[in-house]
Amino acid sequence: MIDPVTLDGPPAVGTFDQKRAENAIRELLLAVGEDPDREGLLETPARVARAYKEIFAGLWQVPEEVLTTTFDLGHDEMVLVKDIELTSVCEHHLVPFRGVAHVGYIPSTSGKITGLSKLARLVDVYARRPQVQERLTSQVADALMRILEPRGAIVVVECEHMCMSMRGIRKPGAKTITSCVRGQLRDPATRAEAMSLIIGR
Ligand SMILES: Nc1nc2c(ncn2[C@@H]2O[C@H](COP(=O)(O)OP(=O)(O)OP(=O)(O)O)[C@@H](O)[C@H]2O)c(=O)[nH]1
Ligand SMILES: [Zn+2]
Repeated sequence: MIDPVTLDGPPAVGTFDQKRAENAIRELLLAVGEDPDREGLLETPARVARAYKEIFAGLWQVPEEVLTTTFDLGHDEMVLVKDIELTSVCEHHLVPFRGVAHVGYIPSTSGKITGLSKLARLVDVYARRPQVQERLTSQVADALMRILEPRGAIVVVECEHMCMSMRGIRKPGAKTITSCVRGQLRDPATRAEAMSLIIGR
């Protein structure tokens, strides 16, 4: 069962409850003063429920299943995939935040590496959940460390939060940057090398 505090762990028990989600959307439409029985909104609760099923699909995925393909290539220098596009949902307002993630690691001395696309899949597992950007960033780094057992990992996430642009303070364009470094990437010189690769566009 997914730990409600860390939002991590094996897949949640149970499945997405389509009917319950539909009822909730219908209630929401009523609450904002709309008429869910008018023609244009008739299919909306079912549509929105299906959309949420997709948007929160990460709740039923585990990173161990994503990082299954590993190779022992003997490459023990830094591997970095940058500008991985991501869209997540802020758990405070349930509106999107989107941007990019940069994910890097220094393989174990045996050179155990994973497929490059798997790093992007790992980001998606955690992005497709109700999130805060800080937790998303550290969950990706911690999953990498746990599964690949590299000597170090770095994750940098840059996102614009719709809860800061379409409502509230209304500051479109403001970007939030979070980073998480583990293991040997905490070493200032190694960290600086990774950051220069990330920043040097
Ligand atoms: N640290 C962090 N804060 C976030 C994230 N997403 C949204 N927030 C913030 O969560 C806070 C929630 O603040 P509250 O005062 O409880 O809610 P609110 O009254 O809607 O706040 P405003 O957004 O300032 O109108 C806001 O400051 C958001 O900007 C995130 O990923 N990380
Ligand atoms: Zn928010």
